[in-house]
Amino acid sequence: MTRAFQGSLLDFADEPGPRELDSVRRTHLSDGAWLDLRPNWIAGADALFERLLEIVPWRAESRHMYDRVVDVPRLLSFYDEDATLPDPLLDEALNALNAHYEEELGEPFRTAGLCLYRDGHDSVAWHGDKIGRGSTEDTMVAIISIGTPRALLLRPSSGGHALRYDLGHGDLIVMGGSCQRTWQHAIPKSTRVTAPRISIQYRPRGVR
Ligand SMILES: O=C(O)CCC(=O)C(=O)O
Ligand SMILES: [Fe+2]
Repeated sequence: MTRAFQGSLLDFADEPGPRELDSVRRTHLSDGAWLDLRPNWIAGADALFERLLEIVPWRAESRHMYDRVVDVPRLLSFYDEDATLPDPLLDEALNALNAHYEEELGEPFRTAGLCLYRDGHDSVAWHGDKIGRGSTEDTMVAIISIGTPRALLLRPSSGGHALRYDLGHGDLIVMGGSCQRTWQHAIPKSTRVTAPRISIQYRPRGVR
């Protein structure tokens, strides 16, 4: 499929699992949107990446974007709230996110969407996660990025400059407040990226 992701030499330093969330840094965007960033959240991300690449039933899919159904150039696997997650570390991360965010969110994260970007040809176009309640209500989407670093771009839906966040191996980013309806995000194609990335997105019930 693709050239292997070159893991980190320091990856064996800690017990595998999510690290603390005390050091999360929040950035307030316009219109009531915000972003939390916690670089290097996941210990044992190399091994997790290899396991997910292997175990997850990756599928090509289409999704509604704007008013059309478009092919999404990446592979997906969606775990609904009753599904068993493909790796216990993903349950640990979900529990840690809920311990930290549930009170503010008013409900738990329940679903996990996994995406595999095989290389820089894979991407996701500008969108908000607005299938469901994200189109009308404040919510949160928490994303763990593992494997090859990729840029996540964000721009206000009403127009304006894009912000760029380079998501590295094991990083956590949480989009919150009105972010899904007042801002858009994208993972752009990149000619420089030749190895895969996996993203794990946790969302509450009814947000897609
Ligand atoms: O790959 C990512 O980090 C973003 C994925 C995304 O925005 C989505 O699937 O809705
Ligand atoms: Fe999204």
